[in-house]
Amino acid sequence: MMNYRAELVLSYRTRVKICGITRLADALAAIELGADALGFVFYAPSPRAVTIAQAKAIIAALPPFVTTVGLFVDAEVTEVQQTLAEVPLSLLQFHGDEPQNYCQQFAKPWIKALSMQPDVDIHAKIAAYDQASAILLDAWHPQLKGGTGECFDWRHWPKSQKPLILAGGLTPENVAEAIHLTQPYAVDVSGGVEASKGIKEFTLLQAFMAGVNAA
Ligand SMILES: O=C(O)c1ccccc1NCC(=O)[C@H](O)[C@H](O)COP(=O)(O)O
Repeated sequence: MMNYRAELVLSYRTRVKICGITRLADALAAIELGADALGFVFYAPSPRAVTIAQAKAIIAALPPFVTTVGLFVDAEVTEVQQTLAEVPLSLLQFHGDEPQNYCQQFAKPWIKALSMQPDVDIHAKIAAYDQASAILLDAWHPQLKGGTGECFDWRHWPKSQKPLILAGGLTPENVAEAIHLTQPYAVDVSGGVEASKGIKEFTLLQAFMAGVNAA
């Protein structure tokens, strides 16, 4: 007979984070459709960047039990601190070249995004962030830090004790296959559910969630 813990493992479902939220309507649609977390990009060069005031207003209008993630790219410490002082974020996500001691200083759980650069030992990179709540694996791009809309080769998915989040080029069409191949803790999508950068589209969000649920 199966024990309780084994049943829990078997009933595991893939979590979903919708990243690059800039509008309350998109945040509410994502939550209504079953997304677990919303990502807010505090990185001015991004076409999906939000200000502290924008993020604060969106988060204030959310129902309870929604995970809010603040994304930073090699930000000044004071910028992260100021954002945390004003915006109720559940988690931080570091999407640049931040070392672990930088990520650890904010007294908040954090996710480290790592890019799947060819010929780089991803297991060694993951090992350098043993205090992270989770590791997000994204496509590598020579110029862009994230939100590339590009997939990496999912066959290179590493094994890890850490929760691993799959990102990069996910769409309603490919998300089920991606989950089958990698069995991630969660998936993270931005461009694949957008009408244009920063503007999510309800039908794409719906189709993406259907793809996750079908996997
Ligand atoms: O979205 C951005 O513009 C961005 C810029 C710089 C760093 C990270 C950024 N976004 C992160 C994400 O949205 C996701 O974590 C991930 O990169 C997936 O994006 P996509 O390939 O568009 O689904």
